[in-house]
Amino acid sequence: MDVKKQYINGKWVLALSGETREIINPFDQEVVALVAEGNEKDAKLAIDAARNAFDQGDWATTSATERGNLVGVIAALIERDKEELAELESLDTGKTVEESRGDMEDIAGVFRYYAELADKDGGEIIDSPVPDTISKVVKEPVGVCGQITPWNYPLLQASWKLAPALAAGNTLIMKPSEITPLTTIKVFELMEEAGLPKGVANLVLGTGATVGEELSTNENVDLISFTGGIETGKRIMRSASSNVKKLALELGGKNPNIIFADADFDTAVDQAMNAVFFHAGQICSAGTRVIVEESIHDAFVEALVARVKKIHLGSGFEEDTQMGPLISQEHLDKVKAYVEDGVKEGAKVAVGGSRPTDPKLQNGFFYLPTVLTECTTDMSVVQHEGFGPVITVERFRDEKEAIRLANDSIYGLAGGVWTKDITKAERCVAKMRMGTVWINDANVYFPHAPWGGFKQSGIGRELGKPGLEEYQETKHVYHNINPEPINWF
Ligand SMILES: NC(=O)c1ccc[n+]([C@@H]2O[C@H](COP(=O)([O-])OP(=O)(O)OC[C@H]3O[C@@H](n4cnc5c(N)ncnc54)[C@H](O)[C@@H]3O)[C@@H](O)[C@H]2O)c1
Ligand SMILES: C[N+](C)(C)CC=O
Repeated sequence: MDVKKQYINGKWVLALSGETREIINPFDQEVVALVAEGNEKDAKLAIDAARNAFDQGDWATTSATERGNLVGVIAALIERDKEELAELESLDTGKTVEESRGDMEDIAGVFRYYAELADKDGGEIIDSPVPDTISKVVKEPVGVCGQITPWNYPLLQASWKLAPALAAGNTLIMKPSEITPLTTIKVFELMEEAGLPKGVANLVLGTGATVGEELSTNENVDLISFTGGIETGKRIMRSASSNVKKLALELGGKNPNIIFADADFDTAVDQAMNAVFFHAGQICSAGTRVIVEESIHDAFVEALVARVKKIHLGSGFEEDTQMGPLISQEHLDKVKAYVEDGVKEGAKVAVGGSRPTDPKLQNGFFYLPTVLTECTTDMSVVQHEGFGPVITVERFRDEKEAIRLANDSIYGLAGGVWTKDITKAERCVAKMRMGTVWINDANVYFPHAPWGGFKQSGIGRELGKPGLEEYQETKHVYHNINPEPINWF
């Protein structure tokens, strides 16, 4: 098997140490690729290349239109190779190819969006209060950006960082999750094919403890953009303080989904399932906390459980598969322990709560779609992000209680409200402390609207105009067109 390489200063290179890592398919643990395993030394080389490309190269001062055009070429190449990319993503993550195809459409859309946005903000003229002066505000790239991504949506999360950083004129070093690097490697091949100048975008493969730590501590990095778990995020925040790096953090969520009795019942049941069991619950914005109005609680649980029993588990490459495996044995062990803790605290397993018995699934990291009832906000299953196919169900008596329960969390990434009463929905939305709130829908995101968390779900926003602004510095230029001595001294 050929070793897939890192991309540093416009060259495909093995790790300096010569080390490699096996990438496995979580469906059957088959080795699907061998990749270079870089460490802090490779990261330092990549940072130097990005620093040099920013300080000495032309990229930062290339016109925004030209940068946007190049980002547009990358979008077109992703479109061209979307089927290959989708299959790679499913091999790497175990998600269904149908889901991966959807991701690739979204990813091409993100590159297209920032290609268009690149030259739309030419700055601003300020009406200066001082006579004979011109005051203007211009946007400039931040500089060298470290970008660290997770394993659950490997290329989607990478695209939210790559496209705006390039459109804004930065240089960058990306470190994908060490267990799911394949589609990111492929997109770096496409960026090379698109003609990105050498040193502008660098790819280093390896662990968080080596490559990730170097990116977050190295003083030649000006900005760190991280998507991943809350504990890693806190650690990066501390490391980034060494040179007061700009910081963007997209962290976890424990997302409430409030179901009022007047909601469209069948749609709410259907979407409450989709909001969690898509990608086996490994979604930051999964609506894992279902909070149901008392009067419909029992009927809702009964309908939910009946539907959940029918979810078909299998290989992401088989057409009838609705849910794939978890990402790894380590993650499977965490999900098992998370459910066991919930049961010890008094939650009842209404369905699932174990590994499937189907012999065909025994080599994969599968866990049954699970519904836990009789949950209360003080339980660890309700407070902690399990990141697996597990719904916890709580009940509420009135609107006030629903809001109180929904907000009772250190997280604030996303939430949902299901009701036909639009006034009530808007009242709830106004009080829900989350970066995204869906009314009568779940898990919707697109390039035009910002994404990010309140509270400990993160700092900053990706997507939309704010997603570009994360990668821009704002400079005020003040021009005195009639300079004269002040004669103060
Ligand atoms: N808010 C969002 O938009 C969003 C999107 C996707 C995933 N997530 C979150 O990501 C988490 C799951 O991803 P994960 O398990 O890969 O997270 P993780 O924090 O374990 O790892 C994320 C990335 O950080 C790297 N890393 C680990 N330790 C590091 C360190 N000390 N310094 C620098 N980098 C380090 C990893 O190698 C990986 O590339 C969940 O909490 C999920 O909610 C959030
Ligand atoms: C941000 N999103 C929803 C695409 C993936 C979260 O894990």
